[in-house]
Amino acid sequence: MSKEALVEVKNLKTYFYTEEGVVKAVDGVDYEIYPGETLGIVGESGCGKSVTSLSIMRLVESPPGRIEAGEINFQGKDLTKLSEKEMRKIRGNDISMIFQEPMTSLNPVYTVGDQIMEAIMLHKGVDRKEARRQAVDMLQKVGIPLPEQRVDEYPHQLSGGMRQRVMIAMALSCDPQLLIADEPTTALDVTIQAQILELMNSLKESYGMSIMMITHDLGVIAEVSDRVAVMYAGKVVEYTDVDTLFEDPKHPYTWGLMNSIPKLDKDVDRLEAIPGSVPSPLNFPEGCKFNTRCPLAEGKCFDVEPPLENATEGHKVRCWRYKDLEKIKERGERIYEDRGVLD
Ligand SMILES: Nc1ncnc2c1ncn2[C@@H]1O[C@H](COP(=O)(O)OP(=O)(O)OP(=O)(O)O)[C@@H](O)[C@H]1O
Repeated sequence: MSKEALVEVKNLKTYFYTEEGVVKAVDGVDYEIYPGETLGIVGESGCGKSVTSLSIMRLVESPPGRIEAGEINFQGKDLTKLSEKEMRKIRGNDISMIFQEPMTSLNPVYTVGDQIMEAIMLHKGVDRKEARRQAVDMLQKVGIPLPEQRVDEYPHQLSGGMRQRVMIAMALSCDPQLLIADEPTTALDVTIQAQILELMNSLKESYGMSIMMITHDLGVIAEVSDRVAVMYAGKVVEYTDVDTLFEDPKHPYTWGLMNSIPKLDKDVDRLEAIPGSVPSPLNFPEGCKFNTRCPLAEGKCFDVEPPLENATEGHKVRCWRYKDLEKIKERGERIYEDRGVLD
């Protein structure tokens, strides 16, 4: 991409210092988010997706956590170097965040209108009357029916999907340039999930903002992402545009994630399963961090960590053996154990 990045994360390391030892939650992450795009961040639980986003917001609980190394460049500033006062201006103004469970972010004792109005008054400096008008307008934009009425309701009076729409309205009320969405649809049923993703896609178009979508769900990634960073054990292991990722996954981990879910559009009737689980960030293995689960791991994979390198222009992969995986794919073979036949 030739445009200048809105966010550039370089060799970011965020560690937690616990009684058990040093948790290397994010251990050298690199990616960029361009204006107007959605970058999907995908990986199993514990890969460091959320800690990466909390690091961008500088919301890592300290102690025990701290940004150990790296840069987060945003609009010519390195966010890792800003004071808390400077960060407060950026949070909620330039960068907003929505989470999986809106009830934890919405205050149950205030109406949704009050909460959106507070955000608007804080960030735009308008009076209550104008803030209320804008709050109703925002509720309408995020697809809440009868917004004039709903604005005076309390969070518990709304469904889960509606509450997530309110969170999106609050997050967008200050026209952020970046919206970080951490598993925003995980708690919702599939039809509501699809509606929320569709809403986010259309708002991205109309607001021209960038979105960082964090999820463990490849279906969500396919639905909303322009480009994708696949994370494993605190690092990005594959990074490319969404179509290329699904057509030509080059990392054995990405390949495993894709072949462990059913595909409706492909004539595949058997699923594969990645054995084992993500290694503890207290004690990563030597060499490639995926070597404890990778059927292709051999020699060098156990000694030297592979770099994130260009396999083709714009398609990066962190694997010593991705070329061998290509040959295996060409032969139509599997690399993981068969998980069984689909019904
Ligand atoms: N405050 C903390 N103290 C100690 N360890 C932490 C803390 N927060 C996160 N971690 C650890 O950092 C690692 C990465 O966590 P993170 O929440 O980023 O993973 P994730 O990929 O977002 O997974 P999930 O989808 O389950 O949230 C995990 O092993 C987690 O236990």
